[in-house]
Amino acid sequence: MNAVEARGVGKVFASRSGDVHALEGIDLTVAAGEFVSLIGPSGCGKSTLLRLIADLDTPTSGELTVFGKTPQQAREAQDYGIAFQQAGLLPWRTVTANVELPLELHGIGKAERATRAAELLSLVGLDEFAGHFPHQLSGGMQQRVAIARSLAERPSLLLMDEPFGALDEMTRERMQTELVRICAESGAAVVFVTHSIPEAVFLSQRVVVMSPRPGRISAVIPVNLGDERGEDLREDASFFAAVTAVREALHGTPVTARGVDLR
Ligand SMILES: Nc1ncnc2c1ncn2[C@@H]1O[C@H](COP(=O)(O)OP(=O)(O)OP(=O)(O)O)[C@@H](O)[C@H]1O
Repeated sequence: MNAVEARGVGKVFASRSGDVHALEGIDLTVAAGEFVSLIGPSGCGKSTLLRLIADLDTPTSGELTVFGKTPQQAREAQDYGIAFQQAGLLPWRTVTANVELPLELHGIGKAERATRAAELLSLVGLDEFAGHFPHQLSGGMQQRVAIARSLAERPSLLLMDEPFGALDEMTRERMQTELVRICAESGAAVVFVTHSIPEAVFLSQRVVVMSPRPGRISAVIPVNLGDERGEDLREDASFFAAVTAVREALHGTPVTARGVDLR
């Protein structure tokens, strides 16, 4: 069963100044356990596509299923977790209480919540901060709490919209490495929106390149870098080759043809 299947999905926003064709004819399949990134210029509809999958909005055309269900059914079945650019933690709740929130909302008992939260905090390397409040954590740590929270209900799909966008480069790379590990351990499929080509390449099995107005998929680049994605990979020729392939797809013309030396 595929995690996501989009067939001819379109989204038109009606506005006072006229219709905005945010997405048109989106065909995309994300397999169970697969990591797919969406990349493209600002306004090409990446967030809109993610929001449609998350049932935060509805398509105006086409068909969209999540594990064979409508996005609404998938949301009700808690098939996916969501993490956005802002960690969105509740400042008055401790780290543990933030991670437990979705479980609490779904009536999971106290003991089970505590066990699960401890397990997740260990997964994201924050066991020692369980009793801290969000303002006592760095931005990267807050993001890790948000990721732990998004995994609370063991979703088979994670929807992430620039979750590392606000982090410094070093923290960002560390978080990417951790996310690869967390995904391998949890087996979740991921749809990941980013503006960073190296980030998309490092994380993904496939990079979906989008073009704007209306947002369409212009290329899908398979990234064959294997499952072992350690820090060394960032300096590997295969990594640079994949970055170049995505960059060329994004710009629509081979970068080499424009005189840029990539060696
Ligand atoms: N609620 C809305 N009402 C009207 N237009 C909208 C709405 N949401 C998005 N849009 C428009 O749809 C288009 C796609 O927006 P979207 O946020 O999906 O792009 P994006 O690729 O995620 O951009 P960015 O990289 O800047 O975050 C844009 O032109 C945007 O102005």
